[in-house]
Amino acid sequence: MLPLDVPTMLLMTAAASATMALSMAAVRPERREGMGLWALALVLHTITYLLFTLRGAVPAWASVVLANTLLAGTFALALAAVRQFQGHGLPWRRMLVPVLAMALLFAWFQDDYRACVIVAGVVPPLQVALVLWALWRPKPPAQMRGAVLLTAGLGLQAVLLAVRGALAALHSIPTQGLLRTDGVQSLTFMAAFVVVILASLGFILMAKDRADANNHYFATRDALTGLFNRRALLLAARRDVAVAARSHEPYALMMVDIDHFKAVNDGHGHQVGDQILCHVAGLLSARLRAQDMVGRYGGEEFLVLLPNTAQQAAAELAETLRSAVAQCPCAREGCAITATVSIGVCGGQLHGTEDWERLLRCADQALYAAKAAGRNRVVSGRFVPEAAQPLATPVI
Ligand SMILES: Nc1nc2c(ncn2[C@@H]2O[C@H](COP(=O)(O)OP(=O)(O)OP(=O)(O)O)[C@@H](O)[C@H]2O)c(=O)[nH]1
Repeated sequence: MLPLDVPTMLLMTAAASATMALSMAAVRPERREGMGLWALALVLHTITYLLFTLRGAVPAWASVVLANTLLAGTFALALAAVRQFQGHGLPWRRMLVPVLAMALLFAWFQDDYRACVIVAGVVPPLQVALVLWALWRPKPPAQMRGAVLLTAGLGLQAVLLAVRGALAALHSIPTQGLLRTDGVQSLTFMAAFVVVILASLGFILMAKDRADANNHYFATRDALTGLFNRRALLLAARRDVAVAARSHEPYALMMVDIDHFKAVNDGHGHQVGDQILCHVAGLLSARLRAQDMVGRYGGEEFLVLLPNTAQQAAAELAETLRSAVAQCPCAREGCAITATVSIGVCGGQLHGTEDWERLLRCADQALYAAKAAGRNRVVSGRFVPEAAQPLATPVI
């Protein structure tokens, strides 16, 4: 049916496995979760198909019993690799039971080719189901593209083995041996090649997507509080401001600063100061709406971006935040202190991206006014977009 003979297909599969294993070796060690096990699965897979190909040239226990046991071992390792990638322990029972079952069933049926094909059409597909269950349950993986590829690869292998088993059960395939060049056997070998590439690429893609997500997280987050960092805030603000100017929706901004923070550091130590920063960060982020964004702008200063929010609504939200901080003492280890914050609020209708600088200065001046007026309070600045007019007039 296919122009390629079995040894050629074996070579192609071995080359694909080696290429994929080498690609995994090129991944940085700390990003290789599960890849060592996956590479081992590729080695077992190659040996399995080599033994299949050597049928007749090597004893039956090797080309039938051992080869199929190794095939089950391949899927057991795939399961282990997925679990390790997810940060879970290895499910020894789900890994070893199918391998033992394959070994015993093939030892029992080794002279009955049809029974062997049927067993191979049941146990490995069940193993694939276990791998896919681990991958997609209890919730779909975050690395969707890679997971879909991996599923397509392993799924293809499982379906082909199951179909072959079903055909054998129905007496529809020749029962003399694996190396007959009929269509079903050729397809099985060809599938092995495709499966190695699809599933391994899927696994590599999952690792890459996770690494990208981690890189993005660390590039946009403040290491101490876990809030967005200044760079991420400013990027988001410029995007938000452009949208707000185009859609004529109001936009507001809050600048939040912890009061007398230097005294906290001096009196209780920097570790307690850090705890207070995390405590306030938690209180702020817990009380914002999904569309809002809070980040650490500087030392003990936070910036809150409020898309589609008018000045009055922003001032009310600021008051909620201020009172939440004033009423919630820090309950973290070693820091029973109640912090207070001063908040400058500014918002209005924006006319262009250049209004961002004016809005920021307006909020900053309002914050300055809140500090000057005694701290632990909210001051609203009056945002005036036209350059000729005063930037901010605090209203206390
Ligand atoms: N613990 C800790 N302290 C920090 C961090 N970043 C900045 N600081 C401290 O924050 C303090 C800020 O002090 P000031 O700017 O004088 O402000 P303040 O004491 O809060 O006074 P007001 O803002 O006027 O109420 C300084 O002592 C900084 O060292 C940090 O990450 N951790």
